[in-house]
Amino acid sequence: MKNYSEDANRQYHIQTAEGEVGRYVILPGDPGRCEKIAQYLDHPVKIAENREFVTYTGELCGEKVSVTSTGIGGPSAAIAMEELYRCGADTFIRIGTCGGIQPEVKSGDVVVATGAVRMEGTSKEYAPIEYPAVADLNVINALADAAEEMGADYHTGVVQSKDAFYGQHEPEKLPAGYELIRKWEAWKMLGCLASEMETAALFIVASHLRARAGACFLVMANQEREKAGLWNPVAHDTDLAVRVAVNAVRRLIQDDHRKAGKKEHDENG
Ligand SMILES: O=P(O)(O)O[C@H]1O[C@H](CO)[C@@H](O)[C@H]1O
Ligand SMILES: O=c1cc[nH]c(=O)[nH]1
Repeated sequence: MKNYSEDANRQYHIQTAEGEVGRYVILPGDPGRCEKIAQYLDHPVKIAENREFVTYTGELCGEKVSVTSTGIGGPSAAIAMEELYRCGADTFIRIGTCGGIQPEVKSGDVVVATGAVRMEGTSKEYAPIEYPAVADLNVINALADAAEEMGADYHTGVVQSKDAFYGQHEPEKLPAGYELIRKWEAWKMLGCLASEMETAALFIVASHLRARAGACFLVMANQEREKAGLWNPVAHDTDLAVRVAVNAVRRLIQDDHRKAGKKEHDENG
């Protein structure tokens, strides 16, 4: 594929080169979260910064692991995943914030996505809408086991990915809000846990690339609990969800090492 970058070795948007990123990548939305996440890696180094894409690379369990911010929304998240994949990455964990939908999904809880509602535009340019946006089973298990081990109040299930943040929070003010309101009621009835903006695109791009992807979130608040007059403070500290993601990457690396060792053992008799 044509590379539009001034430096032909670097990816056009994220400005990383092959060899600079790990096979495993943690994907926050917010560039400001990258340095904090990188501090959980051994020997973290800032590799690149361009637009909303900031990349650090370090190590976990002796394997190269990177952190790259995706910015807000499917278009930039898909670009980050595509370009990281071209640099050698194949395992991705998004760590983001979300708003709870079900009443039991409370501020400060962690949500692990098993799948995502494709109510955004990017994934539709990759796959017909009938194709589901699902996480990789090993990544889901690693995230759930990590959340369990860390004593987090966590939930596993489907999240909703949308394009308009204010369409979630103030649909009654938007000309096409009637459709958003009716669909929100459907997601609620279907047991959708939370709302955010990048996961469906990431899961669909990962399916296309045959890469592994998963996602976990800090629940910031829950507008349904607010409406019902229930306890609903706003949580801002993403540290627990970040540590769940880092712990999950460690588990995936250890699992991959085990499988590689077994394969070598089987091949050598
Ligand atoms: O916390 P991050 O990863 O940015 O994720 C959530 O926060 C942003 C909206 O405020 C959207 O990107 C949404 O998906
Ligand atoms: O309510 C929320 C919180 C974070 N991100 C969203 O998209 N919605």
